[in-house]
Amino acid sequence: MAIFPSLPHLRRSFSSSIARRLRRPPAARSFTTTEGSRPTIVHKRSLDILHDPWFNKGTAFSITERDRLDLRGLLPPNIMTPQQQIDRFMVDLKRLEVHARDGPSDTNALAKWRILNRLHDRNETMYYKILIENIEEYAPIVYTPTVGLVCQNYSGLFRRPRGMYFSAADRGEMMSMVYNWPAEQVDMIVVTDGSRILGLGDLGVQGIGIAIGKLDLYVAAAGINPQRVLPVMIDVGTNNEKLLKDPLYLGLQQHRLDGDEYLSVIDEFMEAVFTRWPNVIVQFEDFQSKWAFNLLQRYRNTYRMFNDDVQGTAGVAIAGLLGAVRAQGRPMIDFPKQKIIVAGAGSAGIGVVNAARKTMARMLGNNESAFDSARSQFWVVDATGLITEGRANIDPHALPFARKLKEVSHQGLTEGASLVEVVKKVKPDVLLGLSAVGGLFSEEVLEALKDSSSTRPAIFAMSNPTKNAECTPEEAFSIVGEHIIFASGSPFLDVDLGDGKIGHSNQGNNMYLFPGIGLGTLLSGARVISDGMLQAAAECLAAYIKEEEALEGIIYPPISSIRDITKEVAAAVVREAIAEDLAEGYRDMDARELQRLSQEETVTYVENNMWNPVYPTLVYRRD
Ligand SMILES: NC(=O)C1=CN([C@@H]2O[C@H](COP(=O)(O)OP(=O)(O)OC[C@H]3O[C@@H](n4cnc5c(N)ncnc54)[C@H](O)[C@@H]3O)[C@@H](O)[C@H]2O)C=CC1
Ligand SMILES: CC(=O)C(=O)O
Ligand SMILES: [Mg+2]
Repeated sequence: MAIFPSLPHLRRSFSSSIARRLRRPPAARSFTTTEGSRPTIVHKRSLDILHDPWFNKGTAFSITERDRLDLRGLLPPNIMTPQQQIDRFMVDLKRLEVHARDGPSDTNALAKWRILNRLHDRNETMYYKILIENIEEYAPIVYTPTVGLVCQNYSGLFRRPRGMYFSAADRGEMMSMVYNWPAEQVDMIVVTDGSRILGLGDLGVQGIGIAIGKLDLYVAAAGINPQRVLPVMIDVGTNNEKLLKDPLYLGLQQHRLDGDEYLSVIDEFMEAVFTRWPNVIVQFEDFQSKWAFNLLQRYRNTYRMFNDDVQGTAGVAIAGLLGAVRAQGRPMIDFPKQKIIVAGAGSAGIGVVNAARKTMARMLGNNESAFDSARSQFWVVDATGLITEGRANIDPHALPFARKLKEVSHQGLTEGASLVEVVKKVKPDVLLGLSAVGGLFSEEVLEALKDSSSTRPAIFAMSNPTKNAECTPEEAFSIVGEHIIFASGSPFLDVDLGDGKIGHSNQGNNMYLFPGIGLGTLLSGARVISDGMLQAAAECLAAYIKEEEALEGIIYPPISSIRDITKEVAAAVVREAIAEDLAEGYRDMDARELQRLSQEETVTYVENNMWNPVYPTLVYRRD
C-alpha cells in the first residue's frame, strides 16, 4: 500500500494546511503510530480510487472506507483481509496448472477471456471493435460457454470490479448508493441474483459475470453506448453450500433471503435505479424460476423491464420452431399441427410452451377455443417425468400444460412417465430441451425419436453451457439421421455428414433477441414491454431466414450477422410499440414523428442511433 510521504507529486497537490499537519514533528501520541498506520490523504473517490493502483485495496476496503470514499456498491460485499486477497490470487495463478491437467480447452478459453477482459479495462473502444469484428470467434468467450466457467471461477478471476453490487446488507441504503455510479445516463441494466446461472445452478455473487457478458452483447450487437450500460448483482446470499464454506468467496456468506424479505430487496433496487434513471430498461437474467415469473408479473406493468430467460428464450424458440416447420417444406401456418415435447419446466421451458401455445392459437383464429385446443400439442416433462393433472403439488406455472390423465392413458402413458416413454408414444415433431441436464437426450431417447411422425424431426438441445446441452449435434445426426434439424443453446461446429453434406448446428440462443428487444424499447420510448413487442421481435427473427436456407436445415442466421439482425428486430419492436400506442419517443424524435416513419425509415432511425466503436476527438474543458 502506497504511503503519502513516498508520493511527492501528490504531496505538491495537497492543500498546504493538510500537508503542514502531516509534516508536523511527531506528537506525543506518535509512539503508537507506525508508518503503516498513518492515514493516507487521497483526493479521489469512487471508481477513480479503484482504478488507481497506488490506492486501490480492492475487496479489502473496510465498510467505513467504502462509505467515506463513495465505494459502496462498487465492490462485492464480502470484505477480505490482505492475506485472503493473496490466497485468492494464488489460487488463480495456480489454476493454469490444474486446468492444464484437466484439459486444454478450458484453459485456452479462460486465457482468452482474461486477455479480452484486460483490454476491456484499458480501452473500451478497442475492445468492442475487436468483439464486433470477430463476434463469431469471441461471443463464445465473453458469453456462453466460457462465461459460465468465468462465473464458476469468479472469485479467482476478480480483478477490477465492473458494475454494481447491492446486497441484503444494503437495505435502506440503495437510493443513495445508486448515485455512486459515475454515469449520469444509464440505458440498459442487466441484473441477476445469481440463483441459476446458465445450467450451473446457484453461483451467488459470482453470477455478475453473466450480467457483464449479456451487456457486452448489448454493446456489440445492439450498439448501446458502453458508457450507458450497468451490470448489477443483487446479493441476497447463496444456498450453494460449497460457496458458503469457502473463505475466499466474495459474496455474503449467508443463506438466501426468501419471501417478503427477498421481495423488499428487489423492490428497493427497482425503486432506486428508476428514480435515478427513469428511462432505464432492466433485463432480469438467470433468476431461479421460483422468482423469475413472480418478479416479471410484479414489475412488467409498471417498469420498463423484461425477463430474458422467460421472454427472450420464448421468442428465439418460436422463431426456430417456425423455421423447423419451413424446413419440412411446409408453410409456417402448419405450426399448430406440430407435436412438441419439452423437457424442462423451469423459467425457460414454461416460457417457451406459453409463447408457442399463444402463437398456435393466433394462427388458429385467435379465440378461446383455439387457445384451448393448442394446449394439446405439448407434452411437458420435468425431473419427475411427464406432467399430468395427477401430479401432487403441481407448480402453478406448469398447470396449464398438465396433460389430462384420460388423454395420456389413451396414449399408454401415465403421470411421471419417463422422457423415453413419452417420445416413443407421442412420436413428436419436436424434442426441445431446457432441462440443464447434459446428455438427457440419451442414445435411447434419440433412437426412439427415429419413429417420429415428422419428415424432419427437430431437436433443440438448448441448455447452457456446452456440457449441459441435452445432446451434441454429432449424436443427433448419427443416431436419428441426416434429415433432422438441430439447434443448441451454446455453439457447436457443423457436422460433416460425408459426401459433401453438412449437418447444420444452429445456435438457438436468446442472444438473437434480447439486444433488439432492449434497443427497440429504448428507441421507441415505450413505457412497458408488451407481449406484442416480444412477438414482433420473434416474427422478425423467423422472417430473417430465407426459404432455401430453411430447406437446408438452417433455422437461425449466423452470429456474424447479429448486428444486422438486432437492427431489424429493434425496428420491428419500435413499430409494434407505435402500433400499440406505447411509444413516447426518444430524445428529439417524439412519438408523432416516430409514427410518421416508414418501415425503411424506422430501420435507418435505429441504425443511426447505434453506437460504433470509433475514437472521438477529446477536448478538455474545466467544469
Ligand atoms: N438457449 C437459450 O437461449 C437458453 C437456455 N437456457 C437454459 O435452460 C436451462 C434451464 O433453465 P431454467 O428453466 O431457468 O432452469 P430451471 O432450473 O428453472 O428448470 C430446469 C427444469 O428442468 C427440469 N429437469 C431437471 N432434470 C430433468 C430431467 N432429467 N428430465 C426432464 N426435465 C428435467 C426441472 O424439473 C426443471 O423443471 C439452463 O441450462 C439454461 O442455461 C435458459 C434460457 C435461455
Ligand atoms: C442463454 C441464457 O440466458 C441462459 O442460458 O440462461
Ligand atoms: Mg439466462
